[in-house]
Amino acid sequence: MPPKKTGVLLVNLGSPAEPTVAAVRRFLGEFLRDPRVVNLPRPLWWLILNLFVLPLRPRRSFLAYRKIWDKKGSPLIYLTRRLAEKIASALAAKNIAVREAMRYGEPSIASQLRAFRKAGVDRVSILPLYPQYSSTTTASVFDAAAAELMQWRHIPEIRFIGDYHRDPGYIAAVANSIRQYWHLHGKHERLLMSFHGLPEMLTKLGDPYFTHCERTAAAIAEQLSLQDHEWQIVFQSRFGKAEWLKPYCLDTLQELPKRGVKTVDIVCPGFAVDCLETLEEIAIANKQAFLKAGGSAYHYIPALNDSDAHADVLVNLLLSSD
Ligand SMILES: C=CC1=C(C)c2cc3[nH]c(cc4nc(cc5[nH]c(cc1n2)c(C)c5CCC(=O)O)C(CCC(=O)O)=C4C)c(C)c3C=C
Ligand SMILES: [Fe+2]
Ligand SMILES: [Fe+2]
Repeated sequence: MPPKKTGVLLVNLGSPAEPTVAAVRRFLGEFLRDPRVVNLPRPLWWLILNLFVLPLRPRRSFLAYRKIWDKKGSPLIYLTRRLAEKIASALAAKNIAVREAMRYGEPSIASQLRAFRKAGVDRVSILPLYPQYSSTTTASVFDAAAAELMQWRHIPEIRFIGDYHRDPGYIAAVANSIRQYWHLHGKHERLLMSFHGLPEMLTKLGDPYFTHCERTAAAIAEQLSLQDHEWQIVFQSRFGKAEWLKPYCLDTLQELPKRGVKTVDIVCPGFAVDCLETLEEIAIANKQAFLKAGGSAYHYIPALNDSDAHADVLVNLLLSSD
């Protein structure tokens, strides 16, 4: 028997193809039609999506995308690509092929699975770049891979990594990056650990995301030997009218100065690489809101991005067998 040939598929959320209203509308259309992302009854959601969300939101979102887009394109896409390239160099010696895919937009999960098939890969590890599992993100990656493989006669062996929020290497890498940031820029009164939000209802229905976020934040605080008053967890990027996980990031930032906390550091451990939600919402919009509410210093600590430390964490995760 010839040895198995392994491929690693790193999957991130995706971005529009370009920062224009039309491209953002196409991207949001694909994203928000996913029943994992919005769980309302289909006919009702179809009406809301087509009558209100898709005609209106892209006009606002594309301006936000313009602020973070650079010559290299969407940060989420090129940072994920560069991270994948680093992991590929590290795994080349073991004859493991590495590709990156986007759940929405390009390069798609289906196209990259087909590229593996063409290259003779018969064992695939799928690593969604979401440290904390959520049905809206992680499970949706699984759905997309399964939808493609349903059409294959000879499916590869599959390993699906559901989360890595408790991985000691990941926790240490985030804690080290905070420490290094403090070393260069000073430590401020409070560290906010901000995670992407989720409708609260999903937690009641069994989504473990909230627990995963709580555990991540507590483990990072412990590594940094922080006292309770020195840090807190918040949830950002609320979408729509339902109740989402609390405390809300923006509300917290607007209240802190009134309670005497005027300087903050903010880190987003749930985002493997920087993207619209960190670079625009956290580093620009929420900073303005905090300063307007009476804050005096606000420091965003970047994601692990394409750092060597991040590539090491994921290589170790991929090579571990449990
Ligand atoms: C119902 C809406 C949404 C849910 C649920 C949701 C969960 C969720 N999202 C991420 C990670 C990212 N989201 C990003 C952008 C983004 N998210 C939503 C909505 C929901 N997300 C929208 C509409 C958008 C697009 C921008 C906008 O119009 O506001 C991104 C950034 C993409 C980029 O191009 O940079 C990421 C990453 C997680 C981790 C998550 C649940 C845990
Ligand atoms: Fe999102
Ligand atoms: Fe947002």
